[in-house]
Order: sequence, then structure tokens, then C-alpha cells
Amino acid sequence: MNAAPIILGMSLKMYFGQRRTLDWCREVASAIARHPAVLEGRVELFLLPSFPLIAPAQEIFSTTPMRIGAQDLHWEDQGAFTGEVSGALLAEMGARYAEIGHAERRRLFGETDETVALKTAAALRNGLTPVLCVGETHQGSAEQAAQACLAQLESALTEAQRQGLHGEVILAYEPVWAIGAAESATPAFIAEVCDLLRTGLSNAGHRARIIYGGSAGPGLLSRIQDSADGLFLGRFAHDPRAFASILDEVQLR
Ligand SMILES: O=C(CO)COP(=O)(O)O
Repeated sequence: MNAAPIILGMSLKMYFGQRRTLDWCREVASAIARHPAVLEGRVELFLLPSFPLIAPAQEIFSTTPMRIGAQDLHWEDQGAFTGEVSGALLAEMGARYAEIGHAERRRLFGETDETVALKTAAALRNGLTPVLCVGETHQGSAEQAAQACLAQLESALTEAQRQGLHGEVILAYEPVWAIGAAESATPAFIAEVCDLLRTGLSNAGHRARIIYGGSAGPGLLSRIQDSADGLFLGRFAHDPRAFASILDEVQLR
């Protein structure tokens, strides 16, 4: 048994405008304010909205344990990087998490192993918890998936290690083939990969909690929470009631 809280993280990606984001925040804030799993400290909650909505989301959740983070950050702390947002600014705003290396950023925006490593260092340097996305591209065996994820993790940590940076990392295991799909990977597959990841992490001397993402929604957490430390939610928590119903699945660990 493990007394650590279950993590429920949520990325809104670029799905919602301002009004819908803030409505979602208000509804979820009211649901979590009275939820036993929250009141008893059994969950760690984070939300990653679009950059301009970080501050208003923080305001709405200010009396709740929901922490706010960013979906990306730049690897430098300041300078001539038009359009970018630094970890230093995010930390100054009170953000607590920074998502790094999501498959969409790799596929659509040229994110590479090198930029992921630089961004992981930038997050740790600024006291932000990296939500480091890893995952295999094609559906195969659990061993192949874990091997791909551990290689991505090792590569992502190289720059932080070189700079002597430490801090907690949340490993978001997201099989690329399960992102934006009709269904998540199966609970058995997720559990197998998470168990292999845990062994791999411990053999390599790393400490990271592991959350699963990729079409995760209501009904999944109760089937994987012995192996995974939580979920990284997307579309299937767009309905605030779905988010609240996932909270109902959080069991005593
Ligand atoms: O990428 C994800 C979370 O960041 C998962 O997104 P979906 O749950 O919408 O597939």
C-alpha cells in the first residue's frame, strides 16, 4: 500500500476559449471544494490551461488544492525569444507544473529530445515540476513501450543532470497511439507498462511518479490505481461532471 495521493492532471490543450475555460474552472472548483477525496488529501490536482488563462484559473481555484501549470515553457529564463514564455515568469506567477515534450509538440512544433532536455532543466531550475511526457509511437508489447519511455526519460534528464539540478519529475506515460483516440490503452497494458517503468526507474536510481494519459476518462482510474499514480486527462474530462466522477474513483491507497 502506498499513502501517496493520486494525481489527477488535466491539460485543456487549445480546446477552450476564455469563457469555457473559466466556466470549467468554476464548476470543477465547486465540485472539488466539497469532495471527500480532496478534503482528506487523497488527491493532488493540477490544471494546465492556455498561457493567458493561468492567472484567472489560479484565482478561481485559490481556495482549493488545485494547482495551475503551463503546457510548455521556453528553455531560457529571459531574452530575445519572441512569443515564448519562460519558466522564470511562470514561477513568478505562481505556476507549479510545466508540461514538457507532449507528442503534439514533438509532431507539430519540432520539439526534439534536445529541446525536451533543455526544457526539463529550465523547469527544475525554476522550481516547476516537469510533467514529462513519454510514450511509444506504435502499439507493441509492454516491454517495447517501457523501453522507449525509459530511453526518452534518460535523454530528457541529461541537461538537468549536467546542470546539477534536482527535483521531482512526474512522468506522464502517454502512448502516442492512444492520444486523441476513441479509447485508452487497456488497463492491463497500462498496468504492465507502469510496473516495468517503476522497475526501470528504480534500477536507474530515478524517482518519479507515473501518471497515464491518452484518452483517459471516467472508469479508468479505478482499474489502474494500483500501478499508476494517477491520470493525465484530456478530452474525456471536458465535461466538469466527468472530472468530478473521476474523483469518486480515488480510493484509499
Ligand atoms: O494528451 C493527452 C493529455 O495531455 C491526452 O489527450 P486525450 O485524453 O484527449 O487523448
